[in-house]
Amino acid sequence: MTEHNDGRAQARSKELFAAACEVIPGGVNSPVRAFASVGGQPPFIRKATGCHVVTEDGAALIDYVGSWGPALLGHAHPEVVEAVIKAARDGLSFGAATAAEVDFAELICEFVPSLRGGMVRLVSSGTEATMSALRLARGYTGRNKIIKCAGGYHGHADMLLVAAGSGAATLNIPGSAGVPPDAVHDTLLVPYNNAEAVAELFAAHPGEIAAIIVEPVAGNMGCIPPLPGYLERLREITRREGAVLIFDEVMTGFRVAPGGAQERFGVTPDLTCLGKIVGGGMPVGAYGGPREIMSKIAPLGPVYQAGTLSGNPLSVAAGLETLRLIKRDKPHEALEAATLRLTKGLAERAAKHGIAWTDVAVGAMFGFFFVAGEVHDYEEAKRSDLDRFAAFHSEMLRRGVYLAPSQFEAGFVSTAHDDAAIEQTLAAADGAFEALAGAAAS
Ligand SMILES: Cc1ncc(COP(=O)(O)O)c(C=O)c1O
Ligand SMILES: NCC(=O)CCC(=O)O
Repeated sequence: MTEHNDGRAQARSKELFAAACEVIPGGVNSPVRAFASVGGQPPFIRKATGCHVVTEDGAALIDYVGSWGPALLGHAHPEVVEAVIKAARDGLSFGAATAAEVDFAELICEFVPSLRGGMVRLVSSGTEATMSALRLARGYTGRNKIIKCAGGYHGHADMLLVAAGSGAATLNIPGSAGVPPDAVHDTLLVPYNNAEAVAELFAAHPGEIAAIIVEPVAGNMGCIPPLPGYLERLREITRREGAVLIFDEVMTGFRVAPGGAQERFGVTPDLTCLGKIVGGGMPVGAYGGPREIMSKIAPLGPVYQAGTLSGNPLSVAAGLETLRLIKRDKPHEALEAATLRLTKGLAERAAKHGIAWTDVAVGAMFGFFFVAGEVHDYEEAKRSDLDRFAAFHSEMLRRGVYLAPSQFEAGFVSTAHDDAAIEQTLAAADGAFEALAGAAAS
């Protein structure tokens, strides 16, 4: 078993972290990577293959972070790597149209129900996808106000850094400094899983709300599934009010089903935002919808959106190969079975050690809270015992399992997580829960 947190074993990561802190704010290039809420310090990753990340200290950790979602097919999938190498030989970037991006756009539109017969625009991150989709929704409707959920995270555009989940929740900066009040003046908030709160906002601001943006399965306040009827009700309300329903499927796209949450739950939004898996580990985001709305984007229409590296050939090669492999291998049934084996096994072991626990699995996405009973929104997620989460996180890491270092994140299973990896994870959890129960008793 990998004793990652053994002082000696972390020596190189410690050295690197000290050096990183001198030249990179907080030593990390994205705040979620810091171990701010779980204590300790981040392991530095040398390489990753399959379901493992290998640290600079030589530990091979079973990875449920999956690069924060993209690694559905496991790390360094040989066919994806080969596609990128082949593309690289032909040039790294042209800033011009390519044949591969047409194939890619066609395949994305084939996968995602709301894009069938519609159009998709490639960008370079999930942040760009949501930011652009909201600009488009505002341009299309001629309205300014938008609705988001408390604890929802849609990237770091100014207007969306209000009650933001993920790292903003972890670090307790849900409304960021540096965002002018005017930038968020038109951002309205509702609790997740509460469609009536949405209806009330439309009643209070008739004809003013351009769009609601929602993670159809919340993944940035921990993992919280939609209550039955919630997404359907959002669809009804937005249709009635002439507003744009935006599903932020940056995390759920290609993960909770091949066609994302909209396929899984049978609710079709107007606009869909994609990221993470769509790039197969390379920087890609995308947003799309029906021709009528998408034709408002420049150069067809008046809504401006651009990008030097949009449709970058290496990114397109990785994304295209990833989607082709999903289409060829149809991994979602097996992914879901593996995810359920994991969450059921965790629940059994938590119960065995008398630990209050609730878990969620949707497709290949999962989460857990240290609280008894279901969690429906961000306020309820915050009731989880965060000290216990921190202790569990470091006990698991010590036993060779790498989980996202925050209660307000989701976990990701890949096709590379085989029975042995899941069993090893459950054995680690047994030990971790035992340590937690022992600490509580003493
Ligand atoms: C649901 C959701 N939307 C948007 C984003 C932003 O994507 P990116 O980090 O690629 O900018 C993320 C994750 O970061 C996300 O989980
Ligand atoms: N769930 C939150 C993210 O995926 C964020 C990743 C990052 O900003 O590094």
